[in-house]
Amino acid sequence: MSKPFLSIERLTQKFPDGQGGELTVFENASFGVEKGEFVCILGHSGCGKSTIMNILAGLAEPTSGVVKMDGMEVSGPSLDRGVVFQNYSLLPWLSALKNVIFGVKARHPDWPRDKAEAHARDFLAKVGLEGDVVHRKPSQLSGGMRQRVSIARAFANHPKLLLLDEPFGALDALTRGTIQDELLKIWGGTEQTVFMITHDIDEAILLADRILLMTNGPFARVAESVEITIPRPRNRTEIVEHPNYYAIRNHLVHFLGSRSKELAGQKVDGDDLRPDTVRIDQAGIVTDSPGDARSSPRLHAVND
Ligand SMILES: Nc1ncnc2c1ncn2[C@@H]1O[C@H](COP(=O)(O)OP(=O)(O)OP(=O)(O)O)[C@@H](O)[C@H]1O
Repeated sequence: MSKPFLSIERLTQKFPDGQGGELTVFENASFGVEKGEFVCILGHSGCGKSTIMNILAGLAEPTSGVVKMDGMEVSGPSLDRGVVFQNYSLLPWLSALKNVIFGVKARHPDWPRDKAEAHARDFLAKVGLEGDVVHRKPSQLSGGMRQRVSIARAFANHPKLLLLDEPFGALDALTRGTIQDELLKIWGGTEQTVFMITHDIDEAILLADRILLMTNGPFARVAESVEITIPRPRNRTEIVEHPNYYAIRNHLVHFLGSRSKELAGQKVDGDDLRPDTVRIDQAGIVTDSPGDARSSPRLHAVND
């Protein structure tokens, strides 16, 4: 079988626990992401999502294990991997437009200024920011607008991998909905690979091709990879009518509500722990365990 575009192999992260001991956040976690896929990761606070994200971004080194993108080992940050954090991380002294141009120029230093500006304006327009507003500095923009600028900046750079760490966490529901739609539109047009942390189940179902479910830590695991068997284009009001929607949603709620805790802290033996693939459609639930040496958790039937 050919390797996926992004390959996370036997990742282990340990931290000092502050009391002279050691905290194992996760051990031997392995999973892959295909090119062009939109993958969300769900799990309770503290299970290790941001740690995984930081390692994927090249901002942190794991205790052991490797991440490969396009067959090359990830080490250190790169323009091939764009990151959008919850706190926007815009340069406060530059206008929205200049923030995006700054990123474009970093990626394409040879582009003349007018080409970089036209490109930046194009991506700002894609997230609904046009006209005078693009000349405002971050402090003169609303939270939702700032987040749009961050997303425009990330997509304008065409990173091979876009890493989104709860990018809509601070937004009100209405703005969040609008930006989710915009994100889907841009992603649909660029075929970029997206890996996103969210705490919002409905957001994950709307956006993702697959949802990775993490158990609680320590010794957290990416226990399941749930396929979102709802065709695209998706739209937030119609998606709930799809016959698979509530079956998938119930499965996720059940995992986060009880199974993530039942499985918490269980040290599972194996040097390459891969998630079970879960496919839910009208016909029911099909699980495909990776067939390694460990015992796989049994799935509970949901949504009779
Ligand atoms: N630099 C560090 N030193 C020590 N412990 C750390 C460090 N970074 C993270 N941890 C611990 O590792 C665990 C995982 O943290 P992480 O931030 O990855 O969780 P998370 O799933 O992203 O949580 P949240 O959803 O709350 O952001 C936590 O127990 C945290 O306290």
